[in-house]
Amino acid sequence: MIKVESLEAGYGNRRIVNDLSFLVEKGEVYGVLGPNGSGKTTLLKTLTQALPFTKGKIAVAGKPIENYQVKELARVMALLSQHHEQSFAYTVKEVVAMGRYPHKKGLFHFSDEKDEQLVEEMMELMDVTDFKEKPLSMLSGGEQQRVFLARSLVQEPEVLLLDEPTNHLDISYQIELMSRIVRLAGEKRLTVLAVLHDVNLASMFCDRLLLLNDGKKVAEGTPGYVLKDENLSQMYNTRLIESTHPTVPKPLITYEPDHYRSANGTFIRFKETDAKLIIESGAPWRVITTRKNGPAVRWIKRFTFLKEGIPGQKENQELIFDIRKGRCTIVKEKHSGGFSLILVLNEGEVTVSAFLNGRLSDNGMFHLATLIAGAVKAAAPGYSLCEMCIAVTGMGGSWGGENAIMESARDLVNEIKKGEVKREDLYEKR
Ligand SMILES: Nc1ncnc2c1ncn2[C@@H]1O[C@H](COP(=O)(O)OP(=O)(O)OP(=O)(O)O)[C@@H](O)[C@H]1O
Repeated sequence: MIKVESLEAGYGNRRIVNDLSFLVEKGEVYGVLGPNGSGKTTLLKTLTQALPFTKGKIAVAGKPIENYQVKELARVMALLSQHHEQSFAYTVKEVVAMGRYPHKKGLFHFSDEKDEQLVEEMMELMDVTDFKEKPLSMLSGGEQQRVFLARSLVQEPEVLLLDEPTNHLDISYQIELMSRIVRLAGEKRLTVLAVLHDVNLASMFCDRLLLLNDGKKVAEGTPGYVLKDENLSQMYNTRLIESTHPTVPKPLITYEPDHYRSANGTFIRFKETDAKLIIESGAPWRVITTRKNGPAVRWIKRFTFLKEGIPGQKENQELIFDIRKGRCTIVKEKHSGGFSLILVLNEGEVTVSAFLNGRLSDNGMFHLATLIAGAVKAAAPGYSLCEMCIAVTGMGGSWGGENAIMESARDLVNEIKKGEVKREDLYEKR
């Protein structure tokens, strides 16, 4: 529906969009992401004929864009941007009706029955009928944006261009607006090209994304393919972290403020009395655990292994293990790589906790859990593994150090597997 080939565009001698090619299919929601000044608005300007391009080709609905008359292009393509100040004196209905202009001939035009019907229908669809006689200036930012979307839709476009349409909207209006747009793309086969700043909004609502930097394509594809740590961190020149959305199969992007990165504390402290062994840290660990009494991934500051007495009040960010009938043994510690493995035995059952001073992705944590489970099975065949906790500080080594950490873990696990940690060691009291 929109085909851009080897496009070059800019201002004067300054080239902003550089050798850019992409194709947006009919009914697709295509997002354009990029840092400030990367050329997103310049690209939109070339698509709307507001800026002539110097090289390459743009075709909309199969026809080169330069062959469109202005009004003809407006019948095919509508633009929803964030600036509409000139319309504030008009009523909602008047603003929506302005969208019919490209379908009218001559300087003066009057609404016909089809116009009236469409205006009413789109106001209904965008849920603004109740305000139709009010001046636009009396509406909230989110309500106004719905009015402008209704105006774009009475244009009956095949292509909808969006320029940061959710700017200034609160989160509920952002979700509402984008949900309406995605629904329209599905129901009316509307093709949508949206310039967005919010990476998560783009991830959640777009079928495919184009990452733009310095007017060039950095990556293109589904959000899952494109929104990778390395692409984003390089593009925005800041550390962004990709994780998995808990309920939607889309990536979730988050960031880490510097003051958290530099925060530190004692990685691990052991306090042992006759009643309990406490393992705690200066800063909370990110923990994956098989414990059922809470989320599988949580932040924990203290592990308490209860040897005697009854469990007291549980502290915030604390996991309590009852080992009154068993023992608690540290099988192996390896501090050189900032890695420490704690094995806790409880009668015939085995609880394994691995504590790590470093940065490990969720993938790395699960990988480590599998490695350790295998090693324990080999070293203590009589025991069935019942609980597993992997605790990671997120401090210390860099993210690039994940391979080094896994290497260190693998060495340790091999030592355990090869029996270099003797079975009796498992019972050795610390
Ligand atoms: N009318 C203009 N004349 C000259 N240079 C311009 C003009 N408009 C934009 N530029 C320059 O072109 C570059 C790209 O601007 P553009 O507005 O396309 O970026 P953008 O990706 O939309 O940025 P933002 O995210 O900040 O909106 C910028 O360096 C900008 O200064």
